[in-house]
Amino acid sequence: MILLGKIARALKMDSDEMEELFSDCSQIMKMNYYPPCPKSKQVLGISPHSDAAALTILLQVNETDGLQIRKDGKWVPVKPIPGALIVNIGDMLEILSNGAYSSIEHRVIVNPTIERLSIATFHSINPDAEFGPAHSLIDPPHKPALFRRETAEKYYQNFFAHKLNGKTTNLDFMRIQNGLRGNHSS
Ligand SMILES: O=C(O)CCC(=O)C(=O)O
Ligand SMILES: [Fe+2]
Repeated sequence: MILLGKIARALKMDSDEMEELFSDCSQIMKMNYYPPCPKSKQVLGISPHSDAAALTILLQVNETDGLQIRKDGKWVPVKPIPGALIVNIGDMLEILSNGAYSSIEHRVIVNPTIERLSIATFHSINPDAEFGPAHSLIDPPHKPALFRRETAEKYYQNFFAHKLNGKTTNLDFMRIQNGLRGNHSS
């Protein structure tokens, strides 16, 4: 909540709106174990994706490389630093900020001889709540909403119905294109 409060301030977003959205937030913890893989060049630990949540706090538990982020079209390794937490912007925050923050695309590669462990904690709004670009950041026609509104429940249903596929799954579902609503039929 401290991080989200600072993000709201940086965005000049109404901090009460952010607080209300996350007052009853969901926090899901996921532990990832990547066994050593002799065919490491041919497989991925996790396919390219951006996280559906608003913020992910990630601990690389041991010091095995593997996490990579996509920056300017290139995969850049995120070196594990003992005890350091990584904060990733997820798609929900890209939508809430109406595109001011961009979620980070990432993937995990595997190591031929060493196992890897990570713990990710995903922070999202209350699953029963509806969300879209923050009301305090929208001012049509000068600042139109780039994304539509949807319940977190339907947003996650769409996410879990698809394979991980770069940044497309959640953002395309919510994006308003040329005055048309995003693709929410699939
Ligand atoms: O293992 C990692 O470092 C990243 C895991 C991840 O991207 C995820 O669980 O969504
Ligand atoms: Fe992820």
